[in-house]
Amino acid sequence: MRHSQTIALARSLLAEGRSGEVARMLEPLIEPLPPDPASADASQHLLRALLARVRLLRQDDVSGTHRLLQPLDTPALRERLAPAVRAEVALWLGWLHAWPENREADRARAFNLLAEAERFFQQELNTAGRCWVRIGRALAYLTIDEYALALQALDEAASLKERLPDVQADAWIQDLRVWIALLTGRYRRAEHELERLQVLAEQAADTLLQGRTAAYRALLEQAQGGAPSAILEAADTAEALLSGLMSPPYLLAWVRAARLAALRRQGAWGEIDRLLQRWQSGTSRETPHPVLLEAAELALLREDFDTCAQLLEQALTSPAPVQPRLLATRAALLQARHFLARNLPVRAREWAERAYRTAQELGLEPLVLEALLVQTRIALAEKALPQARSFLQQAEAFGNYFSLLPWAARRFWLLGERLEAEGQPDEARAHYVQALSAYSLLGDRYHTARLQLAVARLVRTNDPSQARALLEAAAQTFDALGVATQRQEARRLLQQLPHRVVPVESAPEAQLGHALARAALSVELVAEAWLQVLRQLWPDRWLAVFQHTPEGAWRTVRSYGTAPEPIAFPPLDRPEAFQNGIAWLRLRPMPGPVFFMATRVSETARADWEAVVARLRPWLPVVALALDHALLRARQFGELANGHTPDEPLPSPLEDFVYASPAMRALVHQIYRVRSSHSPVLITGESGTGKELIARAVHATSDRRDAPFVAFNCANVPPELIDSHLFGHEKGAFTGATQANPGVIRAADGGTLFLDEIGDLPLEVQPKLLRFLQEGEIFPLGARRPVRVNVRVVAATHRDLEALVREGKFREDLYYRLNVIPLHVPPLRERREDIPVLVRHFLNTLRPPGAPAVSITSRAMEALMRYDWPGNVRQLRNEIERALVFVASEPVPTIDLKDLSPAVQRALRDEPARPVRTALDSNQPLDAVLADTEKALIEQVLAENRGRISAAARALGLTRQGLYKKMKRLGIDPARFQRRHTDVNPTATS
Ligand SMILES: Nc1ncnc2c1ncn2[C@@H]1O[C@H](COP(=O)(O)OP(=O)(O)OP(=O)(O)O)[C@@H](O)[C@H]1O
Repeated sequence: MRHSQTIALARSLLAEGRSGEVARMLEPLIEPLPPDPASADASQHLLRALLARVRLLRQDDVSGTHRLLQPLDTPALRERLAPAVRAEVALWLGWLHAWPENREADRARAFNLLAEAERFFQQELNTAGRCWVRIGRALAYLTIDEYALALQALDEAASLKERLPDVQADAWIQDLRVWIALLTGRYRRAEHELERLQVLAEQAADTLLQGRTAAYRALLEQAQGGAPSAILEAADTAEALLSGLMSPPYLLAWVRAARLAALRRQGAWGEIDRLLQRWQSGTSRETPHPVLLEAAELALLREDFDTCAQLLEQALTSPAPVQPRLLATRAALLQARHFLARNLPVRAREWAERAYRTAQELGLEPLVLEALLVQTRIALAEKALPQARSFLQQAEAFGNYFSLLPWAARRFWLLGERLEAEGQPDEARAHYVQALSAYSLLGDRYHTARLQLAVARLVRTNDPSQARALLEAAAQTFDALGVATQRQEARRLLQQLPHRVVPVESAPEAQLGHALARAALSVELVAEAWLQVLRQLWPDRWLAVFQHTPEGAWRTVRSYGTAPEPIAFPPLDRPEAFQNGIAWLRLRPMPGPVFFMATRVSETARADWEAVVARLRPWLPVVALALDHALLRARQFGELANGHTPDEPLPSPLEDFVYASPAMRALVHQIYRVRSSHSPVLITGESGTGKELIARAVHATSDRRDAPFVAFNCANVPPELIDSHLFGHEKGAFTGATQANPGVIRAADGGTLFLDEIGDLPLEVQPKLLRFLQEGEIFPLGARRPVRVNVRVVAATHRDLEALVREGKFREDLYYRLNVIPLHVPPLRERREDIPVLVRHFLNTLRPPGAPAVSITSRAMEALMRYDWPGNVRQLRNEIERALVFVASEPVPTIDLKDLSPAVQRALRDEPARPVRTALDSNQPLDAVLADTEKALIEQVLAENRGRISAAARALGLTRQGLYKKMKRLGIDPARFQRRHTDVNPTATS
C-alpha cells in the first residue's frame, strides 16, 4: 500500500491530538477516485477516512467530510474493500450520519454503519476503532433523545479507551458526558466532567472543543441560575470560537438560547429583539428550535400571545432535527403556559399532561419537574386545590433541585399561590417574599416585579407604605419592559392606596436581597453579606458565622470582634439557642450542612436582640437559599447515583425469567437502561433462546407496562393476510371483509407490539411498517385517513437480517429503522451458568400442582451442563418436561441420567470423564447438588489455572469479586492451588 508510513504517522499524531498537522499532511495526497471507487489503492480510502475524521471533529466541516466519503457510501462497494479499510470508512461515514449539524444525516443509517465498522474492527482486533465506534454511537443516541443509551455507549468507549493514548477520544467522551449530564439535570456531575474537558480541550489546542467547552459553561450557569454576566461571558467565548467554523454547530443554537435567557432575566428585551433579527437575517436557514423557544418565551412574557402562538406552532409542526422529543416537550410546556395566560386552562392542561408524559419517557428530570410545576399552576387557575397540592407534593420528590435558585423561586411562588388560594394570606406572603428574594438573587427583573405585585396585594391593608414601595418598583419595571397588563394592575393598586410615603429603602436589610445575590458565589461571601447587615442593626458586638463540618467540628466562616473564650456550641437541632451569654441562630434548615450565627447578649439586652431577630427572620430563608447556592457551587453536595453499575443485582424484570450468567446479567442491565426509550428494539438470537421473554421484559420494565403487550408472529400468518392482520381493515375493504378489524397495531395502542420472526415479513408489507415506524401512523385497508397510534415496536428474529438485506429479501431502510436498539440473546451453550437455575426453575414450575418436589442427581445435572442445546432454552424446558413424566410415579422422584434423552446422556458418555466428581447422595436436595457441582467446577478451574484468581474468574465468566464470594460461600481455599499446583488433584479435595 502506498503512503503507509504517512498513514502510520498521521495516526500517531492524531492520538496526540495534533490533528491540524495531520490535515496539512494529508490534504495534498488525496487523489480523485476512479469511476469504480473500490478499485482505487487502499491508501486513498484510508487517507480519505483519516482526513474526514479531522474535518469533522476539528472543523465541523460537514460538506468537506461528505465530499471525501460520499463515493464510498454504498454497502456493495464497501464489501470489496479490505476489512481494515472498510472498518475505517464505515466508522467515519457513521459519524457523518450521526453528526448533529449534518442536515442530510440519517441517524438509523449511522447506527448500522457504526455496527459495520464495529464488526471489522473487532475482526482486526482494533480497540481504538471500536472505541470511536462507541463514541459515534453515543453521539447518534444523543441526537435522537436516547440519553441512557448514549451514556452506556460512552461508558463502553471509556473502558475500551483505558489503555489507549488518544487525547481526542478522551475529549469527545468527556464532551458528550457533560452534554448528557446537563440535559438530564445532573449539574454537579456536569461541572466535574466539564473541568476535565477544559483541560483536554486546551491540551488538544482544538477550537471546536474549546468552543464547546465554553458553550457548556454558559448552559450550566444558565441551568443553575448563575449570574447573567457569567452566562454572557461564557456565551461570548463560545460564540467567538464556534461561529468561525465551517458550519455553525448545533450547540451554538443552545448557547444563543442561553444568552437570550440571560438577557431576558436582566430585562434587556430590546437587545433580544436586535439579536433575533440579526441572527435571522444573517443566515438562510430557519431559526433553530432552542432559539425559537426563547423567542416564544419572551413573547409570552410580553403578553404578545399571537406571536407566541405562531412561534410555538412553528416549533411543534416541524420537529427539530436534533433532540426532537426534548425540544417538543419544551415547546409543549410553553404551549401549556401560553394557553393558561390566555385563560384556556383546559387546553393548557392537555399540553402540560403531554409534556409530562414525554418528559418522563425521556427520563429528563428537569423537564418532569417543570411539567409538574406547570400543572400545579394550571390546577390553581382552575381552583382545583387538591390537585395543585398533589402536583406540588410530587414535585417535592425533586428536593435536590430546590436548592438551585431558579427552582426554589418557582416553588416558593407556587406555594404562596396555593396558600393564598387556601385562605392563608400570612403564610402566602411569607412564601411570596422568599420567591421575591430568590428572583432578585437571580437578577430576574420581570419575575421580581411580578412577585412585588403579589406581595403588595397581600400587605396593602396592613402595611400600605411597604405596598406602595413595592408597587412603584413593579410599575417601573413593567413600564420599562413594556408589559401592559401587569403595569396597569400595579397602577390600579397604587391608586387605591392611602397617600403616605415612608422610605423603606433606608432600612439596612432592604438591600440584603441584592447583597446576597452577589454573595451567593461562596459561603464566606454569604456570611459576610449577612454580618454586614447585622453590624448595622446590632453594632459594636462580637458577631460570627460558624459551619458545623461533617467531621463534627465547628469552623469559623466569618467573624467580627473578639470571641468569648471558650465558646459552648449549641445543639444542631436548636435553631435558636441561648447558652452562657451567647445567642445562636441557625441559618440553614436541616438536613444538610449546618450554619449558625452567634453573638454575645447580656441578660438586659435580650429583648433588643429578639427584636433584631424578629426583624431579620423573613430573610432567613433567603440566606439559606444563598448558602445552598454557594454550597452547590462549592460542590459539597452529593449527587444522585448515575444509574446501576453492572455488578449491582437488578430485580428480575419478570417473574418467570431466570438467569445467572454474566452475559444475561449484562442483557438485563441493558433492558433496564432502555426502559424509558421509545425507539424500536431488535432482538436477535437463535431459536428458543428466550427472545419473546426478553421482549416481554422490555415491556414489563417500561412505562408502558400497564398498557397491552401484543405479540404477532410474522411466520404464522399466511403472507396475503399479514397486511390486514397488522394494520386492520374497514368493513367491506375487500371481499370477505364483512366486519371492520382494528388490527394488532391498534390493539397495542399505548403499549408494545412484539413482531416475532420479522425476517418473514413479506416485502410488500415492509414499506407500510416502515411508514408506521417513521410517522407513527397506519393506513388500515379501506380507510380514508391515516390513524395515529402510539406503539413501541420490539422485533425479533433468529435469521441473519443483514444477509436478507443483501439478498434483497428485506428492505435496508426498514432494517435500519428497526435496529436502533439491538439486543442479542446468546445461545445457551455460551452461558452454561444459566443451566442450573433454569433446571431448578423448570422443575418447580412444570411439575403438576401438589406433586412432590423433584430432585436431580449430580450425573444428570452434569450431562445437562455439558450438552450443547441446539434448541436452546426451549429444548432444555422440553427435556425437563419429558424427564418429569418418567419420574412422576416414583416415591421419591429424582431425575437420573437414564431419564434424560439419549442425546443428552451421550454428552456425558462421549466426552472423556472430566475430573469433576462429586460424592453425592442421589437423593440430596437440588440446592446441595448444585452447590457441590459448582464447588467441584471451581476447584477444577482453579487447579487448571494454578490458583490464579483472575484467570480462573475469566474462565468461569465471573468477576474476581464474584469468584471470591463464591469461594467463600463454598469454603474453597485458593491458596491450596497456588502452593502445590503441580501435584494437586482437585478431585481428591472435596
Ligand atoms: N431466562 C429464561 N428464564 C425462564 N424461561 C426461559 C428463559 N429463556 C427462555 N425461557 C423459556 O424458553 C422457551 C423459549 O423461549 P422464547 O419463546 O422466548 O424463545 P424465542 O427465542 O422467542 O424462540 P423463537 O425464536 O423460536 O421464537 C419459553 O418457554 C420461555 O419461557
